[in-house]
Formats: sequence, structure tokens, C-alpha cells
Amino acid sequence: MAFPASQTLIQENCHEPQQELEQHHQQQQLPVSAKLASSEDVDNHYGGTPIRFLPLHHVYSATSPCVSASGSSNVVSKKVRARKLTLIDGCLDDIRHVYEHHQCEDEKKVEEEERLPKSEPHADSSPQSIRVYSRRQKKKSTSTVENKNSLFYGSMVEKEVKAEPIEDEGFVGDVLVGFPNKKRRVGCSELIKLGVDSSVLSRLNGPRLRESRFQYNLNSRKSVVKKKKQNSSVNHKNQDDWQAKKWFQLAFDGVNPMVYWPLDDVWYSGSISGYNTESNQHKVKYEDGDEEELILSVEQIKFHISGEEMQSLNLTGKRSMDDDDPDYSLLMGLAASVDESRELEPGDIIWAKLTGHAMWPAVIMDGSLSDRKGLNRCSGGRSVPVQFFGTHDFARLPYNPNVANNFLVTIRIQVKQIKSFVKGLFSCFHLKCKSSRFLRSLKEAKMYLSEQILPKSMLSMQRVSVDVQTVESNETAIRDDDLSNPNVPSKFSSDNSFSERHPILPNGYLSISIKWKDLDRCNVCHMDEEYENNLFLQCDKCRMMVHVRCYGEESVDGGLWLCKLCRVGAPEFTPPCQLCPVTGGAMKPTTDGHWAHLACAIWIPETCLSDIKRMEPIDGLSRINKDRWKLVCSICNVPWGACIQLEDEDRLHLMSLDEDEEEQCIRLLSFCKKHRQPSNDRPIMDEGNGTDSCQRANYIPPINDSGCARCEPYDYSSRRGRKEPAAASAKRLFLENRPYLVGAYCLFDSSTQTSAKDKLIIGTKFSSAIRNGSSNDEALPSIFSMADKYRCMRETFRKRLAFGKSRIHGFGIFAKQPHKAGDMVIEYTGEVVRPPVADRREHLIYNSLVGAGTYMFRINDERVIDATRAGSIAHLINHSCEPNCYSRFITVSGEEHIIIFAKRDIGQWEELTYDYRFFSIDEQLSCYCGSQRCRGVVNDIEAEEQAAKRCVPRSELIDWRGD
Ligand SMILES: C[S@@+](CC[C@H](N)C(=O)[O-])C[C@H]1O[C@@H](n2cnc3c(N)ncnc32)[C@H](O)[C@@H]1O
Repeated sequence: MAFPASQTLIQENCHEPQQELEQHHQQQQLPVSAKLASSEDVDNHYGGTPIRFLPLHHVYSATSPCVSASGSSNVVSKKVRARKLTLIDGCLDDIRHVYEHHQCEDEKKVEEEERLPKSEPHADSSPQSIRVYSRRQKKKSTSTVENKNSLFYGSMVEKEVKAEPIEDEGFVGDVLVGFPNKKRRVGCSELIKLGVDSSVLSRLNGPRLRESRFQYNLNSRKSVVKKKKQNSSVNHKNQDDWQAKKWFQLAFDGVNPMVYWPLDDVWYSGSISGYNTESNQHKVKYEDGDEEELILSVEQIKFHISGEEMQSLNLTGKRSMDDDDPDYSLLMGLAASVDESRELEPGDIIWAKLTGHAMWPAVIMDGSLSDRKGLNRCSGGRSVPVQFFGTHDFARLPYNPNVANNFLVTIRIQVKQIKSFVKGLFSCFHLKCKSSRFLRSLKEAKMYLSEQILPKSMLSMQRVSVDVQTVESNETAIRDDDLSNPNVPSKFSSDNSFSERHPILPNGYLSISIKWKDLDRCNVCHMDEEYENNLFLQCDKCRMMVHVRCYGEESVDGGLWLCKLCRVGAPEFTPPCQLCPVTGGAMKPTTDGHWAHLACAIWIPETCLSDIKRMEPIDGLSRINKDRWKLVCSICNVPWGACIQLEDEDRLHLMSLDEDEEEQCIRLLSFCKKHRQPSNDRPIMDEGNGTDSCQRANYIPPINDSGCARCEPYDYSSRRGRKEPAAASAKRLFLENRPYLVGAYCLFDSSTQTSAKDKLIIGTKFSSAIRNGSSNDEALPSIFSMADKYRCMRETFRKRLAFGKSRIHGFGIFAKQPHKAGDMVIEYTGEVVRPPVADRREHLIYNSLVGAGTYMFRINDERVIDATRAGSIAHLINHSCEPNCYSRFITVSGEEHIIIFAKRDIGQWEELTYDYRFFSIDEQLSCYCGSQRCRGVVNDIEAEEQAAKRCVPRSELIDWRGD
């Protein structure tokens, strides 16, 4: 029995049926499931794909964060295990009856009533439109590669490699694997246990890669070919594929598998025992003896199966390595064949860590190519030049005629940031990132291991390096290469188009364009909190985010706001920053008619802001110490611009201010952890006490001994005399009263319900984009006010978003369309109730009824959002410690809304996440976000620690008895 496919159980802003439904649930002792609430959002607009729903007996109660309205805790989540519901005969009809009876009298209702036949069961009348999810009890995943006809869901490697070191069991030649404090050999059977295909191992008997290491530079292309032939045994792999068992990603016509996630977080192993051609269902027999018939297209599965077996079972599929999922078995096997016992040498494949990225496969380059000059150069032996697989222009760097031998084509990585490739695989580095460029890097790494060939683009990187030595102009060199392919993703990339369209560029300049990931933080101070007296502003054109005061604005009225570079009268093309090679960001004019980043100006000791209220123009560039220009940035490695260095306490006395700048200038010093002194008795340099300015002119920045590029602001609170808390930790305290978190509510004001179409100017690109449900930048003009964006978002979110089974937890929200960083994704809505009401609902209704937490959180002392029974699907968005969204209050027409914004570009079918910043001193909620930077708990540890520090045990308090 099932609901009509397109039936919506709960609609946003439709109170009456909600209440009825709730009552009904209460009578029936059934939970109100968030999943049911969102069925409309999922598939109403899902391009012809049948609308999905869950039969009630397969619905589980959900866990969710809820609110404690009392005390200091903003949000208290109760993690209660999912519970299968008991199906009560006839309840589905009753619920549908209730729903139909009370469905709102709006156009949606009319549409749906027209669409839905009222007789039942719909499953019979239109079986195509029904998808039923099967949910199974969790079972322990047992896996053996050897098991014939085994059907595995997911990667065994992922499950197994977390295990402690396994005892030796037979060897694969000289393979050494290092575990903490221990190097040891890895046996065949162990590799098999770790998911390495035995057929792969049998092919690894040839010479070790080290012995036949290929010289990867240009001059040795011939040897590449030769070696390739020598390794033909590996290349015969494809012929063996048909017989050998491999990981396959199955494809099913007409279904996008990303929508269908496993309901449970465990993978079940079993085998396919049959196929029903009539029903298109496969019979699956699980290892525990259970059997069920499945429409495989609604499952996310991987098969460990041979091509022949696939054919006999009528399965179609493709080799995952050729698609987006690397063949980990082979990769592991190939990597295991590398002799790990020797020193690192050029040509070695390794894992390297670049700040802000997952451990990434890379190859060690010849150090002589990338020797560099500058005060901060890494001392010999402590760092190695590497080139990354999959993202070749990480390291495309400019030629600077002022600095000898600076033709960098690689990134230097500290040795401690490098891990052996085999060990990295054993530590599951290959499973830690799912981005396409990471998968591509694995694929290239595999190619390098098996065929000893670097991708063409990496080779051409080296060609560039050679070219750069012989040409005078860096621009020429860069244009010569073929790396400007915009399809090659990167963190830092040289922006050729920038150079080409910019007529006058400083000598030796090459821009570095950064994909600003942190749209949710101020581009000047880099803090992600908002203050009452320093609100966030987002440029309605370029979407850059700044604090009002950090950027030097007067006030914010919620209307259209453009940053300096997007306003009328700004330079036609983004000007280069005079102080660094990074393009874009929060820039201001300099007193000498150029432009520079505010952040650069603030951090470089010699520069200052002429008017600190307006935060412009930037002055003092001519005073920058000449040695500072020679420094090479240890983050981007570009020897262009002026760098700051970590400060040494002893140097402080040398720093001073010109007397006449006393009132105006801002000075910041950066200290490494070692030298930072949090005490207040440190002399405050900002104040300017008139010490000899000549000394500053002679100041030579010290050598950066530690090589640490991470700086912490010194005496942050004295900046601009601001009132708000200074250090991040102090700011966190602020959050306690103003949760940044999950929030959201909608007052259901009729004014916000008016169709956005009505309010838009007919005929604009914008309105047509809305009608088409497009959020594409191509389709939209680039400037909208918040109000316009808000209306567009409301009009289109159903077309853009879907909910589905999440890999993180229960259900989650997925992007049906790609989103751009800064896009308004969805509004978090629900019922706004007072804390006592929320408390009562939670304790008297939801807890006993649902057996799980509720979808509530506190906005402040007066308001709590209850999204359990009303609201959009935003409440299903899961938490991640490395999220792709963030939440933010905005005001539209005087009304507050909580909006989920895209923090970065979001690909199609990506799950939306944001950082809950869950605050609870008492409760720890384990996090399963799986991100590289997962802190292990959903809790906002920092805020909790700060709050805990402020509390003193009762025993330590002394009662005051007057006088
Ligand atoms: C608002 S619900 C999110 C939707 C939820 N997945 C569901 O199906 O109902 C929040 C709850 O999801 C779970 N959750 C969300 N993100 C999580 C994460 N990263 N790790 C563990 N649990 C998470 C927690 O139990 C939390 O209380």
C-alpha cells in the first residue's frame, strides 16, 4: 500500500492540515516523519522521473536537533536510533483522507488534485510511478574478496584498512609498509584482505618501480616508451578484465544514481541469485540468508564481479576506473610494488598535503628545477618540490626577472607534509576526498604507477619551466603552454585571461586567481562571525563578503550593495593588487593611483589607511622595505609582491609609527604560536608612541626559521578601536547569545508568500530565469539585491533541490542543479514558537510520539523554530565540518529570514551541508560527515570550551552575606 506518487502530505505554510495530520498521528501513535513532510519538494519537478514516496511501514522516525529553551544551551540534539514504524491497517487511507480533506485552497492543490486519481491503490494503476525503498536492519558487514558471485556494496578497502596492523602472512616481494613505529612486510593475503585483487597481485611480479624508475623529464620520452613496453604485462590488464573480478559501477538507464543513497550507513554483501525480466527486479541473496527482490536502479551499488557473470545476470555496467571511481584494488597493488625502503627521490610518487586540501597524490620533482631565491626560502632538505596529479596548475608560477632562477613549476612541500604512497593508501587517503579532480589525480597516479607516464599536462608544465629560462617575458612563456584550459581545476591558477586583458601590468606580474572558498567570512579580517555593530555585507555583483566596518562602509540598509570594484567608475578590469599576486577580493585604491587588498595593506607593517573610517586610500607603499619585496610567499610560492613574516618578540622595539600618523595608521604584527604572547602587557603598536621612525626604515624582516606560514593577529582588539571581541575564541562566546547555527524560521507572513513573479519586472532576464527555474549565472544578470535573490530562491528551490538518502545521516538534501558560490539555496522555515511552547511540544508530544529529537532550535530567548511539522525541506540538511553551505540571517522588506547560502560552487547531486555549530556542554554528538577536517563531533568544541571556562563549579563559589 502506498501513497499516490505526487501526494504531498505536508505543505509549507499550510497550517490546518498539518495540525490535523499531527492529531491523526497522535491518535495512531505514529510519528510525524520529516521525510513524509517533504515528498513534494523531492520530485514534483523531477523532470519526468516518477515521484518518490515511502510506504509508511518503511518509514523510520528521524533524529534531529532540538532545543533546550532553558539555560545557555542553544541547541540540544537528541540522537535517538531510528525506529521502524508499525503499520496500522488503514492508516494510510486515513492520513490521505485527512490530507485531502484539508488541503489548502491554492493553485498547488488544484494542480495536484487534477493530477492524482483519488481511487487507490495507485501502485496498481501506474506501477511505473512507484518506487519503494527497502530498508534493512543493520548487519555486520563481512567481506571476502574471494567469494564468488559476491555482490558488494561499497569499498571493502574502506572498511578494512582502518584495522590495526595485521601480522605477516606471506610476502609480496619486498613490499614494506610502515605503521606507527614499525616497518614491516605486507603479505599477499593481507593485500587481498585490504581489497587488492588477487589477479592484480599476480601481475605484480615484474621489476619494482624503483628499479625501473622512469626519468620523467622531457628528454626521456623515449625511455618512457621503452619502459612502457617492458611493462606490457601490466598493460594486458584490460584483456584480463572480462574474466577477472573487478569493481564495477553499474549504470541503469534513466536513473541518476546519486539520488539514491543507501538508507543505512552499512553496506551489505550478498549475491544476485536471479533476475526477473518481467519485473526488472534482481533477486538478491544476502550473506545472512535473507533474500529480496530489488530494483537495482534505486540502490547505489558496486559489484565485485566478472564481465561474464555480469552478462549472465543481465547486468550492464562500466569499469569504474574509466568513469569516476578509481580501481582501488589495482592502485593498491601497484603501489605496494614500490620499494618504500629508500630515500625519497625525484620521480617518486607520494601523498603531499597542501593547506586546505586533502592529502593529494603527487610526484617528486627534480629539485634543481625549482631552486629559488628569497629570504624565506626553505632550507635544503626540509622541503621537496612536487607536482600534483589531477590539478596540474597548482604550481604554475611566474617568471620574475628580478629574481634569479625563480622559474618555479612546482610547489615546495615540507617533508613532514609528505607521506609514502603505500602508507597513504593504507591510511585510506584515497577515500578521503570525492571531488572529481581528486579522482582524476588517483587515476593519473595509477597510470603513472602502471605505465610510468606522467599526464601530458604535467609534462608540459616541465616544458614551461625550461622555456621560462630562455624567454624574457613570463607572459610569453605562459601563453606558450597549453595549461590555460579552464577545465583543469585548481586551487591557485594563473589567470591568463587576466593578463591578456589587462593592458598595463607590473613587470614580472602574473596573477593568481583563487577560488574563494570562504564566502561566508569577511574578506578583510577573515572572521566568519557577524557582530551587532559590524554586520556582514555581500556584494550583489561579485558576492564578496565583508564586515561593514572592515570595509569602511557607513551603514547597511539591506538594499543593493556593491563593493568598490563593482561600482560605477571602478576600473574596467579587475586591477592587480600592488602587494600580492592574488586577483579579486576586497580591494581599495592606493594613494598612488593603484589598487591593493585591504587585508594586504592591514598586514604589511609599512602600509596604512589614510582614513580608517572609510578604510581608504591605502598609503605607505613606497615605504615598504625593499627586502620585503624579495620574499617568496610560502603559501602560493609566487615571488611577486610584498610578504609579511612571523615576528620575533625581540624585534618589537624596532617597530614604530611616524608621529604624524599616530591617529590614522593601523599596524598589525603577526606572531607564530611560539612568539605570541596573549598577555595585555605587550606594548600596543597601533597606538603609535612616537618612537624613531628611521629605525623602522632600517628594519630587516627576520628569516622565517620555522617556515610556518600561519600567522595569528597580535593585539587584534586594538584594531580600529573596535568594541567587538577580538580573538576568535572570544568571539565564539558571542555566539552563545546569538546562535549562528542552523536557524531558520518563517513568519508565514502573507507578504512573503506573494509570488515573486508578480513582483518582478516582466521581461527582464531575471524573471525569465526564475520562470525557467534557472540559477545559472549565464541566465541571470549579475547584480541582484538581496530581495531579488530571495524571491528568486523561493521561486526555484523546489526545482533545484531534492531530498534523498544521505551518506552522512538519514536523509539529506541534494542539489538537482549546480549552484554557484554565494547562491541563496533555500530558506530554513518552520513554526516560530516561544521557548515554553517548544519545550512542551518537545517533552509532551515529540519525545513520546516520535521517540526522537525534534527539528527545533532556538533563535534567541524569545523565539524557537519548530520545523518538525511545518517548513521547507531545509531542516533535512545535514551537518558537515567542511560544509558547502552556511546559514545567515538576512532582512528582506524589514523581515528576517534564515537563508542557507552556497559556501562554494556545488555540483549536481552533491549533498548540501552546513556547520551546525551544535552547542551543548553536556552532550557530544558524533559526526559522520566524513570530511577531511571532521572534528569528530558535531559540537562546536571551541564555543563549548569557552563557555565551560566561564562556568565555575558551585563548590568554588563563596556566598555573599552582605557587607
Ligand atoms: C536536522 S536533522 C538532519 C536530517 C537528518 N539526516 C534526518 O534524516 O532527519 C539533524 C540530525 O541529523 C543527524 N546528523 C546530521 N548531520 C550529522 C553528522 N554530520 N553526523 C552525525 N549525525 C548527523 C543528527 O542526528 C542530527 O540531530
